[in-house]
Amino acid sequence: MPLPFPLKRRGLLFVLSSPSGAGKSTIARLLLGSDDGIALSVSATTRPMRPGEEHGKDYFFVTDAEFDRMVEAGEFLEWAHVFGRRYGTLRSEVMRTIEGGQDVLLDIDWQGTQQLKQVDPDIVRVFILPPSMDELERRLRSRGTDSEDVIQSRMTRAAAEISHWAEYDYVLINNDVEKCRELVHNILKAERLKATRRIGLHDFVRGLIG
Ligand SMILES: Nc1ncnc2c1ncn2[C@@H]1O[C@H](COP(=O)(O)OP(=O)(O)OP(=O)(O)O)[C@@H](O)[C@H]1O
Ligand SMILES: Nc1nc2c(ncn2[C@@H]2O[C@H](COP(=O)(O)O)[C@@H](O)[C@H]2O)c(=O)[nH]1
Repeated sequence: MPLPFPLKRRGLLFVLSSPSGAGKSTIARLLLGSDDGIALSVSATTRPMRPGEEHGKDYFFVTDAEFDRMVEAGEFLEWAHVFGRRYGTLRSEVMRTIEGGQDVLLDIDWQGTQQLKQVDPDIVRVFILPPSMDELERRLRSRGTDSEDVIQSRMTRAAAEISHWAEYDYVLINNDVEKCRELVHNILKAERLKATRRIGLHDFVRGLIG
């Protein structure tokens, strides 16, 4: 019998969560630039577009009515209310990517992560912590994309979000963005090896040693 090589596996769902402003989108962007095997899940949201954002690249910006229709039609793998708006992961896009063997990076909150864990117990969950709450606020301001009200409401929610840290497989402190990207990349590479072992290695070793 020919050996099943290279070992084929379904893509992984790789989740990054953090309080708003801790740096997960920055790390996600750097990771996508340094790894060909992972694609970003572009969510739908009812929040307004920020300066510099693009429809279809950062989010699919939809109206409340359109979001209702998508929920009704079962188009989301998960969705949640976050900071008074709704955000959801598009089922068709994610499924097409993982069935094709590519991993998917999801920048979603703890509520969505809990829902995805029910759908796929093999998801990999990484939580990013800021070095301090003062630094978190400084980063939210330095981004220069949100009004004072939005910054205050995100800081008010930050402690509640951080309280979910222990539900994650890995927890990192984002002191240095490049070091944090490297750690996240190392986690991704190790988890790929684990997934290959889970799916194909028994048959492969049987083929090797008879
Ligand atoms: N290690 C770091 N040191 C200093 N600044 C950082 C670091 N990591 C990220 N930043 C900056 O902090 C700001 C917030 O980062 P980012 O937008 O990636 O946060 P986020 O967690 O994705 O927020 P949100 O949940 O609101 O999307 C950005 O201006 C980013 O450049
Ligand atoms: N449960 C989900 N959470 C999501 C999704 N897309 C983004 N998010 C989270 O929302 C907040 C705010 O994001 P922002 O872009 O408005 O700053 C952040 O924590 C994201 O991780 C999603 O599809 N589902």
